[in-house]
Amino acid sequence: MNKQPIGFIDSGVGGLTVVKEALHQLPAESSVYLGDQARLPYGPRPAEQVQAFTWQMVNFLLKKHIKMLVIACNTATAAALPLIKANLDIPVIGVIKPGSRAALKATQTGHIGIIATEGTVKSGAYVKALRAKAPKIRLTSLAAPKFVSLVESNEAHSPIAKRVVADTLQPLLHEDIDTLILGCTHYPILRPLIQNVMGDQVTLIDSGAETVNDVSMLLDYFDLANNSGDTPTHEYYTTGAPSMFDELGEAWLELTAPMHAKHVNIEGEADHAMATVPEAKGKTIVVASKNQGKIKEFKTMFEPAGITVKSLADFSSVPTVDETGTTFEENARQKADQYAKDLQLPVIADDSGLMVDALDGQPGIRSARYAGDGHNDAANNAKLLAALADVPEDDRTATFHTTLVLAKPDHPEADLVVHGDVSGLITAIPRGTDGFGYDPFFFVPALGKTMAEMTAEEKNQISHRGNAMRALEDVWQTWLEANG
Ligand SMILES: O=P(O)(O)OP(=O)(O)OP(=O)(O)OC[C@H]1O[C@@H](n2cnc3c(O)ncnc32)[C@H](O)[C@@H]1O
Ligand SMILES: [Mg+2]
Repeated sequence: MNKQPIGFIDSGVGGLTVVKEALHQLPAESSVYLGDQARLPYGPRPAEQVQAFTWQMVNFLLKKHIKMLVIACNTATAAALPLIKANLDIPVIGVIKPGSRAALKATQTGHIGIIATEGTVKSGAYVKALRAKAPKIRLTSLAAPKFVSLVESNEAHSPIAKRVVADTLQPLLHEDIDTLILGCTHYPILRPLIQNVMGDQVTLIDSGAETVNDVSMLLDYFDLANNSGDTPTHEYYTTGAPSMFDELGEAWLELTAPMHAKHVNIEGEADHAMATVPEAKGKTIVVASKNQGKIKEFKTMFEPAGITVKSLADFSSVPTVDETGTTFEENARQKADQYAKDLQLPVIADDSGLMVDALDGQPGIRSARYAGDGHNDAANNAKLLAALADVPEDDRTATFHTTLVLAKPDHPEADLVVHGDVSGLITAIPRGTDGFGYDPFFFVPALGKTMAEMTAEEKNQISHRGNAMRALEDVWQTWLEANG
């Protein structure tokens, strides 16, 4: 439980579109908002300058003792999110990944449009985030630089706005996009105009609103939600004119009480990291396994982020935890919680298994000991082949599943739990020499290879464990830094 406010920063009033959603989804939370109206727009500025301005905003809000930071500005997220995340010991959330996720969920045709400021478009941040998840997705980006000033000058409902929106979006009308990301938190204020031009068949994605889902999830993960029952407070600051901020903000948030935004000057704030957490670098995480194949895969994922990966092989005296659960999650939790307690280190445990449709989901959680105790890959594979001997090729469908649990010492309630799957076919003849376990028999039609014929990178792109890791992608680093 934590009663401190959540901090929101933006170049102007646009970030209030995120606050609006937060007031709706998280009514018990207090907030502090800072809009840098004196220096907007951020869109045309060089990335280094956006970083410096963003740090000034962040350093101002840190003095308000925020428990979490939302960079409610796409341009600042694109330019500064990784930098700020790496230097703060509170969770930091940007708007680009949540927006990208929602767009991928919404699209049917696989063609997504992105409108954003020049800075965001130039950074390629959306393209990168979307392609990381869906490499083949079709994307069309368009800079809409005039939209921010329309909103900031309170022209969003004027005939000029209607014309500018129609003119700007013209190039998108010849594309067959079915989903359009509003890649700037100012744009939802123009939503009716944008929808009108694009037509009802196009789904508009409000990245800011999507971000609040992540905020809500992280409050739970880190046990930071305010359940004190106290009335929440909301403070608004602007580097520009408070009267203008109030006028726009009160209308947008549909407030009945005055907003009373305060003017601040943040130019004296440091334009670089103040609250560094050097110990965040060089963190250690223990993989709760002795399976060298698995350990190698986790190393590929964590080491590039500067994390030292150890495994049970490095702690020979730690007692073995038996897997006595009836589900993948129970087993993974048992291992993660117990080893984290014994080793007093953060631990990642996974439980994986192969579920073959023709065998009613067997061997499932018994995959490691399918052929009896002893964890012998060759014996397990031999038994699998025998069991499937009479099953025709097309009916040998199977799913590989992983449940991953990240645990910190003595806090099982804060475990991060995610799942990942991959579908494939069990071949009759083993192929390939890489990978481990059932890999030589697990054929992935999309790549035309068994998992043992893939490079580590290829396997990670499609595998059950890779997919589970991607579900952790936005949160594990912050989690580790906050709790490790
Ligand atoms: O010490 P732990 O981590 O429990 O190691 P384990 O080998 O028992 O691991 P699991 O219970 O998670 O795995 C069940 C079985 O599935 C196999 N397996 C797990 N991940 C695999 C992968 O990515 N590719 C092929 N086989 C895999 C593994 O070899 C086991 O035989
Ligand atoms: Mg096991």
